[in-house]
Amino acid sequence: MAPTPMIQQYLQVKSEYQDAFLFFRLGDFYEMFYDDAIKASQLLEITLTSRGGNGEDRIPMCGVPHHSAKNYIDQLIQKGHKVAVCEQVEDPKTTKGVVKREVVRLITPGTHTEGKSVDAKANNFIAAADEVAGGFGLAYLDISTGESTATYIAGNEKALLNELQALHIRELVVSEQLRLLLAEEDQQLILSVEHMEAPFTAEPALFAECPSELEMCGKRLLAYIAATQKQSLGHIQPFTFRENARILGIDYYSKRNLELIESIRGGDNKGTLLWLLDETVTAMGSRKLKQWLHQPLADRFAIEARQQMVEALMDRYFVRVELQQLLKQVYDLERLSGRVAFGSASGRDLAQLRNSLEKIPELVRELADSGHASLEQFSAGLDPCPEVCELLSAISDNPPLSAKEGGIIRDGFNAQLDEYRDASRNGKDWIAELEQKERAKTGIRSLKIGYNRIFGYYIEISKANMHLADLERYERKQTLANAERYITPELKEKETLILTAEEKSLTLEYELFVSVREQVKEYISRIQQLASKVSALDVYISFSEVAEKYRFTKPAFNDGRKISIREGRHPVVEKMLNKQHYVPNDCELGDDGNMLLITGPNMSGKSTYMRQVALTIVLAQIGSYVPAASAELPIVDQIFTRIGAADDLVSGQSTFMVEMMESQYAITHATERSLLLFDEIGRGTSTYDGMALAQSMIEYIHEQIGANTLFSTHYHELTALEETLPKLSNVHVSAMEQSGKVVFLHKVKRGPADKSYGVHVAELANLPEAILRRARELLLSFEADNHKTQQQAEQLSFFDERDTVNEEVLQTIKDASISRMTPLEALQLINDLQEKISGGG
Ligand SMILES: Nc1ncnc2c1ncn2[C@@H]1O[C@H](COP(=O)(O)OP(=O)(O)OP(=O)(O)O)[C@@H](O)[C@H]1O
Repeated sequence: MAPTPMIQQYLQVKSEYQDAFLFFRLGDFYEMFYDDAIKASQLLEITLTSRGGNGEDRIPMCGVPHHSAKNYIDQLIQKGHKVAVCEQVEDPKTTKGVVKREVVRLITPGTHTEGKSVDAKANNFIAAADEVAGGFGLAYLDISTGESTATYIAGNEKALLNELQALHIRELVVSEQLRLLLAEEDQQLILSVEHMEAPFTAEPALFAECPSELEMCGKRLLAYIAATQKQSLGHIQPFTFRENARILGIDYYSKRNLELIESIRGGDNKGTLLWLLDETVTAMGSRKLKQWLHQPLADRFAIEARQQMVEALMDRYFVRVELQQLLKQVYDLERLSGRVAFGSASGRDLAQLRNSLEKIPELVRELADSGHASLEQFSAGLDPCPEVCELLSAISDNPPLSAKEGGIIRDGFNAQLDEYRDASRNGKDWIAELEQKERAKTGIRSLKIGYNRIFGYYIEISKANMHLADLERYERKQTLANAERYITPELKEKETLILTAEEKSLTLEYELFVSVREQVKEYISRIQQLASKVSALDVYISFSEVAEKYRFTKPAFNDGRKISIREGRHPVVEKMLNKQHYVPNDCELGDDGNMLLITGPNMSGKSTYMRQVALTIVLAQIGSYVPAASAELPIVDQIFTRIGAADDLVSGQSTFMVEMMESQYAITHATERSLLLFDEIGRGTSTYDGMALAQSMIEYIHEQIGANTLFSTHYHELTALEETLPKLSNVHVSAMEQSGKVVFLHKVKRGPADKSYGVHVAELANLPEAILRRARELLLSFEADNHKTQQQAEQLSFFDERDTVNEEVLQTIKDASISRMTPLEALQLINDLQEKISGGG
C-alpha cells in the first residue's frame, strides 16, 4: 500500500534527519513513526501503537503531548540522542491537503540549554575540531552563556579526546573524515558532521584574537549551531584564544587522580578539591570556579592579579559579607542574557535580569568604598549597564511566566496601554456596581454576576429565587441544575467594551514586551562581560572564605623550579579527618635536588603526601591561597600523575598496561618545569621487572627531563640510588610502635624507611617466634641477593662477557689431561687461564 501523503511528508523530512528522533507535530501531539517509534517507546517507556494498513503494513507509532514534550526531549538528550522538532508551519484551518511542516530546531546534547538535565552550576559546551599540523584546532562554546574559546591541542586523537573529556564535552562537530577517525577511538562521544559546503560568514570581531586555522574551526561550530538552532546567535562572545603555554596542563586522568573536580569513585563531588573550595553563592560563580580548576594559569602576572583580589577580600571581612549578601540577589546573568539572545526570555526572566542589574551599583559602591586599592580598581571595571536597567524598568515587579497573560508591563509605562487597562478595570468596577443594583432591584441577595468564556458575563439567580427575576429586562441564556443565567443588553454592551479593551491591552503588552527584549539584545555583550566579572568576584570571595576557614596562606612565586613548602597539608584529607590531627609536612625540591624517593609502610601516607604537593601547586595557580604555613613555588607548566586508580579495572586494560601508558605519556610530555608524581611504579609486574622499570624511569627523569618528581616505592633496593644520582634524595614516611600497636606518624623524614619494618610489624602482631626468626634469616639473604642483582643490573653487559670467559676457563681445566702434562706445561696453562680471567685473553 502506498504511504499516505502525510507519511510521505514524514519520510521526506526524516531523510534529512537520520541521526535524530523526529518529533512530528500532529495536532496536540508530537508523533514518531517506524524505527524512531520503536526505539523511543522503549527509551521513554511510552505505549507503542500503529496506524494505517493491515498486518505488516501497519506503521509503528508513538507520541507525546506537545505540552509535556520538553520533559521527553530532555530524557532523550540526557541519553545522548538528538531530537528534531518538526512543527506545522501553516494554519491547518486555512490549508487544503497536508499542512506544511518544517524542522524548527534540532536539539542535541551539546546545544540543549534547558531542562532538568542541564546543570546550572556547570557549563554545557559544544565543540568543533579540525586537524592542523601537529595536532588539532579546537573551538568550544556554551550556547546558554555565549562563552567561546579556541585553542590548539598538540598530539594525536588521544590527546584531543582527553581534552574533550576534561571539558565534559559530549558533542563534537567535525568533518566526515575526522568523524571516521574518532568514532573508532570513542563510542560515547557524539560526533556531528558539518561539511561547511556553503561559506559561513561570521562577524570578524568574533575571531579577532584567533589564528586563522582556529577561525575555521570556530566557523564550523557556528555553522552547525546556526543550522540546528535556526535562531539568532547574537549572544555568542568573541572566541578567546587559549594559549596552552599560559595554562597549567593537567590531563584528564591526572585531574581524576588528584580529584580536582570529580572523585575517583564517581558520583557526587564529595572529597574533591572543588567540594572544598566551592563557597560561591551564585551558579555563575560555581561554573567559573570549575573553569578555573579545569585550567589553572601558568602566567605569574595573571595569578598574582587574582591573589591580590583574594588578599584584599581577606583584609576586608565586613565588605566581603556585604558583597556576598548582594551576590545572593544576583541571578544567573549569563544564562539570562543567553535567553534574551535566543528570544526565549520570559517576562520573569527580564524582571530577574533587571533586579540583578539593580544590585550592581550597590556592589560597585561597596567595593569602591572598601578603602582597598585592589577592590576600588575592580569596582571601576564593573559596568552596571544602566541603559539596560532603564529599558527593563518597563517590566512589572512580578510578571507572570507566560508572555500572553498580561501583567508583564508595568502601569504608567505606556499611555495607550494604561488607557486599555483603565477601560477594562472601569468596566469591571461597573459590573460590580451593577451586581449591587440588581440585588437591590430584585431583592435577591444571592444574585451574582459571573463570567465564562462561552457566554461572557451573565446574571445568575438560584432556582428558589427564579420567580423574582425581572423577565422584562432579563433574557434567559443558560439553565443549570439549580440556577438560571440571564443576560441584559446593557451587560452585553459593557462586556464588549471590557473584552476589546482586554484584548487590545494584551496584544499591545506583548508587542511592548518583545520590543523591550529586542532592545536588550543590543547590550548582551556588555551584560556578559559584567557577568564574567561578577562571577569572578564570587570566586575570589569563595577563595578568601576558604583560606580563612582552613588557615591557608598566600604562596610566593619564583621564576625557577624551587618548591619550598613549610608545614603543607592535604586540605581534603584534613577536612575528612574531622577532629583528628593532620600531620603537616615540608617539601623541598629545586635545582639542587629535583627528585624525592619516598618509602614507608603501607598506609603511612605516601600518596597523601605526593598529592598534597600537587594540590598546593594547583591551588596556587588558580589564584587561591594554599594549605601550608608558608610556600614558595615555581610556575609549573604541567602536572602528570601515575597513581594507582580504582577504575583501572573497568577500562578493560590491565592495570600494568594502564600504568605503562600513563608513564609513557608523562615521560614524553614532561619538561623541566613540570611536576611528576609516580606512585609505586612497577607494582603490577614481577619484582625484578617492576624494579628494573622503576629504576630506569627514575634515571631517565633524572638525566633527561629534570622535572620536579615525587616517586614513591616499595622497593627498598631503589633507595641505594641516592648514592649515584646526585639530585635524588630519600625520604620516608615514619611510623612507630606504641604499646604493641603500629602508630603511623605520617611525618616525612629524611633517609630511607627502615627495611625490616614488615617483619617488625609481624612481630607486633605476635606471630610465632619460629616464623619471625626464619623471616629475619630470609630477609638477610634476600637483601644480599638483591644487592648482587642490582650490581649485576648496572653492569649487565660486563657480566655477560665474564660468564662466557668463566665457562671457557672451566672447560679448559676440565679438558686438561694432567697425567700427560709436564710441570712446566701445567704452569703455562695456569698462566693462560689467569690472563683470560683478568681480561687479557
Ligand atoms: N599527614 C597526615 N596526617 C594525618 N593523617 C594522614 C596523613 N597522611 C595520610 N594520613 C592518613 O593515612 C591514610 C593512608 O594514607 P595514604 O593512602 O597516603 O598511604 P600510603 O602510604 O600511600 O599507603 P599505600 O602504600 O598502602 O598505598 C590516609 O587515608 C589518611 O587518613
